[in-house]
Amino acid sequence: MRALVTGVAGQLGHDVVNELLRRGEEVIGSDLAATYSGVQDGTAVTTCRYVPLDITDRAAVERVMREVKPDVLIHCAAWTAVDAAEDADKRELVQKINGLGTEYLAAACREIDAKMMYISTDYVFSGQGTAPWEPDCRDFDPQNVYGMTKLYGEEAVRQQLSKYFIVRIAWVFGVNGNNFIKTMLRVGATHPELRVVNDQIGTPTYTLDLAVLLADMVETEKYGTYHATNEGGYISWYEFAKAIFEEAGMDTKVTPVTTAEYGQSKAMRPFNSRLEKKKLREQGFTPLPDWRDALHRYVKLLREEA
Ligand SMILES: NC(=O)C1=CN([C@@H]2O[C@H](COP(=O)(O)OP(=O)(O)OC[C@H]3O[C@@H](n4cnc5c(N)ncnc54)[C@H](O)[C@@H]3O)[C@@H](O)[C@H]2O)C=CC1
Repeated sequence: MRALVTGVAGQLGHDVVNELLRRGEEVIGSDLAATYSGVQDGTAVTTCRYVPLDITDRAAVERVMREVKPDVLIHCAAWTAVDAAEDADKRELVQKINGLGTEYLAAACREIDAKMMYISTDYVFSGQGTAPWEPDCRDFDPQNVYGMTKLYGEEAVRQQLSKYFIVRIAWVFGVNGNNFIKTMLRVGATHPELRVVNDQIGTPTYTLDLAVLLADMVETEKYGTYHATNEGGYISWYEFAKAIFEEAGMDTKVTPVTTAEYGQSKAMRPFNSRLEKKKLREQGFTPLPDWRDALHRYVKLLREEA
C-alpha cells in the first residue's frame, strides 16, 4: 500500500507516518515546509519520502496527487488554532485550509481512485445536551469558525467520494506539537494553583494510539464515519488536569470552575464532546486503550525526551 500523509510535521501526521513505516508500508509525508528532516520522538525517527505541498494550492494538489498516485490519502493537515481562527483576518485562510484544501484533495482522490481518510472533530456538533454524539448523526451545528470549516471539509469528502473514512477525534495529544497536557505541565511548574473548567466533557485522544487504529482502518474497505478517542469514559478538563498532575508527580492544586466563571475564550467551546465509539467495535476494529494508560505512557515519553 502506498500512503500519502498530509500534516506530517504535526502531532497526528507524525505518528501516522511512523506507524505505517513500522508496518513496512510505502509512505510519503507532506506538509507546508520546503523540507522535512523527521522528528526524534523517543521511539522512532520519521524517515520517509517527503513532498512539500500547500493544500490551498489546487494545481499543486492535483500535480502531487498525480505524481505520487497514492492508494490512500491520510489527510491530517489542518489549521488547528481554534481561537485564532475567529480573527477577522484569519477566517478566509482557515476556510481555505480546512474547507477548500480538503475539497481539492477529495477531488484529486476521485480522479486517481484513491481511498481518502479525513480526520475531523467533535466541533462539527453543537456541544449541547449530554447524550454522546453518534458517528452517523447529521445534526451538525458547529459553534466556531474551526468547526464550520472542518464540517465543510467533511461534506466535500462525503459529496465527492464513496471510498472514504471520516474519523472524528477530540482533545488530541501527541509528542510532536502543543496540547493541553504540555500546557498544564508548563504552567503548573510555575503556578501552585490553576483554575480548570469542569463543565466541558469529552475524552482525550493519544495520537500514538490513534495511529494504530487508522493504519488498521485504511487497510479495509469498511468505509464511513467513525468516532475514535481513547477508552476509559468521559471526563471534564478539570478531571484531566488533576490526572495529569498526579501522573507527573506534581502537587499543583487544580480548582474546578465553570466555563462562565473561567471567562469566554474567542472561540465557543462545546460543553458536550462525548463521542460514541461503539461502531468501531461493531466493525471489528480494536478500540484505543484507556486514556489513563495513554497519559501514563505519554508523560513517561516526555520525561525521556527532556
Ligand atoms: N489538535 C486537536 O486537539 C484536534 C485535532 N483534530 C484534527 O486532527 C488532525 C490532526 O491535528 P494535529 O496533528 O493536532 O494538528 P497540528 O496542528 O499538530 O498539525 C497540522 C499540520 O498541518 C499543516 N498545515 C497547515 N496548513 C497547511 C497547508 N495549507 N498545507 C499543508 N499543510 C498544512 C501544519 O503545518 C501542521 O504540520 C487535524 O485534521 C485536526 O483538525 C481534531 C480534533 C482535535
